[in-house]
This record gives sequence, structure tokens and C-alpha cells, in this order.
Amino acid sequence: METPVVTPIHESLTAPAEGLEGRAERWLDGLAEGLTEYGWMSLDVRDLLGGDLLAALKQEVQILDRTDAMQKAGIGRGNDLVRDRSVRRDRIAWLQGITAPQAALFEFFEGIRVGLNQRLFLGLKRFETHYATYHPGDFYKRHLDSFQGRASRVVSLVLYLNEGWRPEDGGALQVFNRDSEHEVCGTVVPEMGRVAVFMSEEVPHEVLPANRTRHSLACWFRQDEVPLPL
Ligand SMILES: O=C(O)CCC(=O)C(=O)O
Ligand SMILES: [Fe+2]
Repeated sequence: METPVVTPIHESLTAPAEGLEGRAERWLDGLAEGLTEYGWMSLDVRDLLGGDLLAALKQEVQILDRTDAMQKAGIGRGNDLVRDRSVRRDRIAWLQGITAPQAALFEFFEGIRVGLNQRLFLGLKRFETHYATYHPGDFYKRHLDSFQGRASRVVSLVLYLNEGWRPEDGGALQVFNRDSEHEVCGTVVPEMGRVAVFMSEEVPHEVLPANRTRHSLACWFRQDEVPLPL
């Protein structure tokens, strides 16, 4: 009698193609590892956010720019606000999350907030975000985004919205070593879909003078429930 041929069933063993959620989880794993090990990370979010959303965000900042809705940025907030043009020259507009692209972006940021809390136990309660435009000649000298012990801004994220950025366009983000503040440990080119993420209280950084209009979006994940001064 012949031995029956048993056909193995592969289908149920094959994992379903990794969806957006799986990719986002992997992306968050990499981000959490980078923040733990180096205090900062530069990553690409083009695939996660999609070209259409990035283009829509860029269009928003360009419209705000043309309508004079962008305000000269200060250092600190509320009564502490200082507009020191020798330190910082960009213009900003805070996002409310009410337009469709902003709502989609806020969903992405909320995923990062929850994902980092799960992985790093940071107790991030909320985030705040603004558009920024640097016109030719604008810069932001070396600084920290938060003062240690304030437990306000904990993680900073900058998303860049510029297609075809070339080295001669300037405006790179220089990241300094968290243990030796004059040592540059990384440079991030502000190209469309690229993000820089770093620990707000630890990592000094600087925006070099831009030679071309430079659009970005900055987001801070905060530990305080109600707004406290930086
Ligand atoms: O645009 C960047 O690359 C960084 C901006 C920044 O450091 C800030 O807004 O605090
Ligand atoms: Fe900053």
C-alpha cells in the first residue's frame, strides 16, 4: 500500500503582510532605542505619514506665511517671553488640530506619545506643536528646549517640509553631544519627511542660517497636564 501524500498547508503559517500598524510599532521601537542610547534620533516618516499629508501640511504653512499669520518667535512663553533676534529669528504659528491635515498629524503624534510612554515610561501627558518658517538669513542659536527639572517639555520632535534641500541651502539642524555641549554629534538636513527627535532637557541643538525659505513643524511632548512655563 502506498503511503498517502500529505500536502503541508502553508497558508495558515504565513504571517499577514505587515500593515501600517506593524510598521508604526517597529518605527516606535527604533525611536525608543535611539532616544535611550543617544538621546536623539533622525528618521524618515514619508512612508508612515504619506506624501499627500506632508504636501498638505506644507501648503498650510505656506498659506499662513503669505497671510502674515506667522508671528516672530520668542524664547520662553507668557510673561517670560523674550523676542531676542540675536538668538532666534524664525516665525511660528501654533496648530490647533482642527483642519483635516492637522487632525491626521495629531493622530500620529498621539501614537508617538502613547508609544513612547509604553516603551520608556516617560509619563507624557500631551503635546503642543507649531509651524516654523525660517526665511533666508534666519537661524536659531544653540539652546535646550527645556530647563532641567521643570518636567514640562520632555521630548522634542521636528518634522521638515522642504523638497530637494541641498547642502548650499544651509539651515541644517546641528545636534550637540549631551555630555559635551560644544561637540557636534549629528547634522540633520531639513528635507521633506525627515524628523529629528531628541530629549528636550538634554540635547543642545542649533539651526544654522538658512539660505532658502525653510518650513518645519516642531512638536513637544510634555509631562505637565496644565501648561506651565518652560
Ligand atoms: O527647526 C529645527 O531644526 C529646530 C527648531 C528648534 O530647535 C526649536 O524650535 O526649538
Ligand atoms: Fe529647539
